[in-house]
Amino acid sequence: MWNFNTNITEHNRQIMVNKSVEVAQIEKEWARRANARFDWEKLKDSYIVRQFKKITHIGIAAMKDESKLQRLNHVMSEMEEIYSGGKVCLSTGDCHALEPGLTRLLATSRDYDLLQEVWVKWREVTGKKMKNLYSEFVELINEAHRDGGYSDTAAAWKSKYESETFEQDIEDLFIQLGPLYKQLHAFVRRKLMSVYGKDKFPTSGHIPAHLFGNMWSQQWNSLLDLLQPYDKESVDVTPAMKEQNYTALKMFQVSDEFFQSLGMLKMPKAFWEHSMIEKPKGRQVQCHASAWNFYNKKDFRVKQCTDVTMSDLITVHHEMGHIEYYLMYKDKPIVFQNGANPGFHEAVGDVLALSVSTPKHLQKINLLKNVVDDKESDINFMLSMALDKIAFLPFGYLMDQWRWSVFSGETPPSQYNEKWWQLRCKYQGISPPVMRSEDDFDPGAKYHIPANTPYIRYFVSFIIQFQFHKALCKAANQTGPLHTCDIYRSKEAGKLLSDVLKLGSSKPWEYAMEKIVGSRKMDAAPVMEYFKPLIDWLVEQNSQDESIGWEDECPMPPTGHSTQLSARFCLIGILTFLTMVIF
Ligand SMILES: CC(=O)N[C@@H](CC(=O)O)C(=O)NC[C@H](CC1(C(=O)N[C@@H](Cc2ccc(O)cc2)C(=O)O)CCCC1)C(=O)O
Ligand SMILES: [Zn+2]
Repeated sequence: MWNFNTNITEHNRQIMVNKSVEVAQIEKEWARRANARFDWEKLKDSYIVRQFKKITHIGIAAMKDESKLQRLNHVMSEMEEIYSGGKVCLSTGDCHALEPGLTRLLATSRDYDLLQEVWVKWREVTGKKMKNLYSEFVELINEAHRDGGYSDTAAAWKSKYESETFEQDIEDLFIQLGPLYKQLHAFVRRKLMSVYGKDKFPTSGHIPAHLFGNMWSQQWNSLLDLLQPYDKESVDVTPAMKEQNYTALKMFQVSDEFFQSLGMLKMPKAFWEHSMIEKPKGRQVQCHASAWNFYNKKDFRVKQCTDVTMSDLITVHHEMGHIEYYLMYKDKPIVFQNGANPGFHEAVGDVLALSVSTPKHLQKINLLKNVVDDKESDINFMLSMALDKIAFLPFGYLMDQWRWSVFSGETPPSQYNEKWWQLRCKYQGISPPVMRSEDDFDPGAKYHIPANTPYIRYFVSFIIQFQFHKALCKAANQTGPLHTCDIYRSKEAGKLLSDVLKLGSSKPWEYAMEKIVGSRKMDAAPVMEYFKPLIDWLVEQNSQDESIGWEDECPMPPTGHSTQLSARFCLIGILTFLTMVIF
């Protein structure tokens, strides 16, 4: 897997596919033995029962038909290769990959048509090319999970949260935070209208998807320069990082130092030797950042095409959070070497990043100079955090709403794109800049769909990371508002977190949650507490805006483009007719 992701060749694909079938045989044999011995579910010792449960639930390795498992792994590697090889050539003549080219263009350009061209062409060279592969993939992976004892893939994924009320719980959280998202959406929409002109926006209240500075409209922090309400030094320290000649290595050292300041574990030698922290020259790699556990107590790596930006500094902390978790549970039985639930694994790095992002901390590490501690700077800062954390919530929620509906059969291949845009328009209040059809497959333009990485874990993480932050700030004796807290150098905070990370998945996640925050439930209250001053400010800013929110249904794209499209259709019609007449 590592070799294929860091050097994408036919040879490495073959090795990876064969290896995963080999590993599957071993896992199947262990599961067979565990089940054959005796009825382990009846055992008294819950610790033992838990281990048997993990041994006998082996994911897609349960697929009975080996040739189908081979095909499944091949289809997945093909979709990953289409995605990682995606290149877009613009009418300006230059061609770009997603990272860093298209990412930078989307983050910095304010040219409506250029943004639209990048948005459309990326979907043409990725999603559109994997539509048929994906429907074959769905059939195969569902069969694999049925062989493993689940009704479909969605059921297998949800089982990781070990809770009958999981779906209801996340829906409740999403509804609870809806009003906050609506206020942010109204504020951003008004600002974008003043930049691009009202006529570029549908009357339905939706915002065209290509204007957010992000390929998937999932986080809006690239718009900070447009949106920052008060003229203070920007909290985006990218310029300072470049001025100080920051390198990818320096960024990883900064993150490593933060973990050590909490009394947590430093990155081992092997990490510094084997990680790939910059995009290599001369070979195709999967640039989407990731953290890797080699399950040998020594080898842990990050693969990241690191760009010297603040956003990538946050990502470095995120990836190192995974490594920290791997290190903390590395002496547990293999079956317990996982997060308490997948959301926990995603939250570790982000919790530290909540402290790193504060102006106070950025000043401590000389990335921000004259930090003024007044209400206006506070609003600037909280807005930048909301563009990352609040903007994300509907996207984090809808990604697996779509996939669960596909795996359950509710959404057949003929409705993949229609269902996707139904969710995108309804929950995010965004709309496609040009007409979409079932020839497109827009979900495939997002890494986690071809990579088959579940996504609800990020929605869970964006909620619980604020619960953890609140608890760690208390342990660090941080007084003052939650959004100003920095747990840097607090050994107490570090111990509170470490004691839970060491558990791995050996205890139900509610137990781990209670150990950190004192309650067993996911709770949106800390998010609301963190953003409270901003919410009040947004409500006041939006008080003139009578049209907060948007219609559930997607609007028609702007007329210009659909006429182009229908013009193209009738041209094809005429040509076809003429051909018929002639022959
Ligand atoms: C071998 C393997 O696959 N390992 C797993 C880890 C494990 O399971 O052990 C892994 O490395 N997964 C990759 C994935 C990468 C990122 C991601 O995909 N993020 C989401 C959402 C998001 C965005 C902002 C943010 O601050 C937090 C989350 C997106 O970009 O949409 C990209 C940058 C951040 C995290 C990751 O690290 O979670
Ligand atoms: Zn992650």
